[in-house]
Amino acid sequence: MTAQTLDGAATLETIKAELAQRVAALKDQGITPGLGTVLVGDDPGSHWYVGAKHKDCAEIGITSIRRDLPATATQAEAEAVIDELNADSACTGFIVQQPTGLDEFALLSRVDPDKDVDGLHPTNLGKLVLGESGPLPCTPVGSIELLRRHGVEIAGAEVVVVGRGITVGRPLGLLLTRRSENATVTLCHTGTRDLASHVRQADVVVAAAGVPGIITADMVKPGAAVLDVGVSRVDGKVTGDVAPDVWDVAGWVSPNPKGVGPMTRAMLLTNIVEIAEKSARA
Ligand SMILES: Nc1nc2c(c(=O)[nH]1)N[C@@H](CN(C=O)c1ccc(C(=O)N[C@@H](CCC(=O)O)C(=O)O)cc1)CN2
Repeated sequence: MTAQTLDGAATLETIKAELAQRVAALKDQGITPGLGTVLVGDDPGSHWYVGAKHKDCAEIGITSIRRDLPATATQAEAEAVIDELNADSACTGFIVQQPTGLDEFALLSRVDPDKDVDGLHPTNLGKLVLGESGPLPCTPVGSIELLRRHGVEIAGAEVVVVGRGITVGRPLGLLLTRRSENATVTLCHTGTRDLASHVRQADVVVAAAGVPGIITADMVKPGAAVLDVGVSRVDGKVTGDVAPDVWDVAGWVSPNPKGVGPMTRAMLLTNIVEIAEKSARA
C-alpha cells in the first residue's frame, strides 16, 4: 500500500485562486491589501521563503512591501522598520521572518497586533488560548486546512503532535482542541520517554521536531494521516521528519517539500485578505 498525498502545493494554488477573487472584490471597494516583510540577514532559506511569499502576493493582486536588513542590523534598526510598517496605511499586515538573530520576542511584541498576519504576537497567541477570534499562526492552521481539504477526519481523532515550538507544536495543540476541531491531542517533545508508543495510538501524526526521519514506519498505525512539518537541510536538500518507509504504512502523508510549507504561505495570504475584509466592513 502507498499512502495518498496531502498535496500542499496543489492546495496552495486552489486557495490562491479563491483569494484572488476576494482581492478583486476588495479592489472594487477601493481597498488594495498589502503584505510587508522584515528580513534580517543572509540565510538562503529565509530569502527563499520571503521571495515566495511576495511572488504569491503578486499573483493574486496583493501589494508587496519588502524591507531587507543586513546581518549586521541592530535590534534598534529592526524595531525602527517595524514602527514604520505599523504606521504605513498601505501595509495591511506584515511578518518578521524568523530567524533574525535578534531578540525575537521583543520584535514580535512590537508588531501592531492588528497587523500581525503571522498570528504570533503575544496578544494573538493569548486570544488563541482564550478562544477569541484573531489572526491564527500560519503553519498550524495550514496543517489543519490541508487535512480538511483532503477529507481527513479531525473531530474525535487521536492526534499526536511531535514538537512544542511556538510557531507550530504549541499553537497546533490549542487549535486542534477547540470545539470546532474537537480532536484529542498528545503533545510530544524531546523529553517524551517513549515516543513510539504515543505515535502508534495516533490517527493523525504531526511531525514538527526538526529531526530528520524521526517518524519511522514501525511507529505509525496503518492508515493514519502523517503530516511532515519539520524542515532540516541535509547536504543542501530539504529533509523532513518522516522516513520514506512511512508511505508504505500510512493512509495519507504530506510530502516535504510540497506539503505543509506551501500551506503556511496560503494561510499568510488568507490572514491578509481577512484583515483587509474586516477593514472594508468597518
Ligand atoms: N515569520 C515567520 N518565520 C518563519 C515561519 C513563519 O511561519 N513565520 N515559518 C518557517 C518558514 N516558512 C515561513 O516563513 C516557510 C516554510 C516553508 C515554505 C515553503 O513553501 N516551502 C517549500 C519548499 C522550500 C524549499 O525548497 O526550500 C515546500 O515545502 O514545498 C514557506 C514558508 C520559519 N520561519
